[in-house]
Amino acid sequence: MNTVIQIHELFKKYKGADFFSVKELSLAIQQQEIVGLIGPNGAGKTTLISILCGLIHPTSGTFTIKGLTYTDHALQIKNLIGIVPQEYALYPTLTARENLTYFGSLYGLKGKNLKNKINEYLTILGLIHFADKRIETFSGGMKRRINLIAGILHDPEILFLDEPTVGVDVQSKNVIIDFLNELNRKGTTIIYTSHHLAEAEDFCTRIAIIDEGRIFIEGTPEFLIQSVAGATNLEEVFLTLTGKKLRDAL
Ligand SMILES: Nc1ncnc2c1ncn2[C@@H]1O[C@H](COP(=O)(O)OP(=O)(O)OP(=O)(O)O)[C@@H](O)[C@H]1O
Repeated sequence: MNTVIQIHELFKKYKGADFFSVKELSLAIQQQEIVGLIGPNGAGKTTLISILCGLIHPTSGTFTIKGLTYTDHALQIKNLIGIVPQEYALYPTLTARENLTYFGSLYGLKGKNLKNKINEYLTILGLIHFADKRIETFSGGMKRRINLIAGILHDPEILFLDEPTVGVDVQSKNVIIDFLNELNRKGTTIIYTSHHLAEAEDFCTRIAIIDEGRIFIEGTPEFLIQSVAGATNLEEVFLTLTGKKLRDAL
């Protein structure tokens, strides 16, 4: 097996906080896996992804991406990974094409190569006819798809997605998931967070259920369902393990 991400006893406490958002978290992710990080609000999923993407520092613990650390190889890692954040990272008054040209240029892409890639992805994701319209005129589902393209123009080997299908209709969701499956089939390792448990059950090759910063259990969706007596789907596993009370994170 080819380990692409190795996490060892990661802890994160935000400045001024009196609790850890990530606690003693260890996990190994293999090439071409689709790993779902599933957990209630405030469980620590975004914090974990932000650490792995080099956006924030862990308080303690170590991790490597393809054997590399940010301390020594930040630039190489930047080229290996793609990030699709929860919040739209798009400029509303620019067109879809202008936004994507800007994001591509951040990775050193330019000219015909960049233009062709933008056209290819806009076509696959059903947006080519909206290429020259301003983002502010787009629906939520269209913005999510542009946000996704912005994160993958440089063909990352490892893709991090924070709730890529939140707030979109079923058509946009299906287009996004089909597209991600195709990227994965070609070799991309995917780490994603979601609150759609049925989607995660179908989409992920492995799932880690996270609560209060810790991994409760991880394994294939089938393994998780078999591990909890009486559970027939991931939602039942999730509710059994994380409880049914509301979680409101600040
Ligand atoms: N910048 C920050 N400063 C202080 N505390 C933070 C910060 N970001 C997150 N937290 C806290 O860390 C904990 C984990 O938050 P995080 O956003 O990682 O959870 P999450 O699992 O992604 O939640 P959600 O499903 O709601 O997106 C929460 O208690 C949150 O309030």
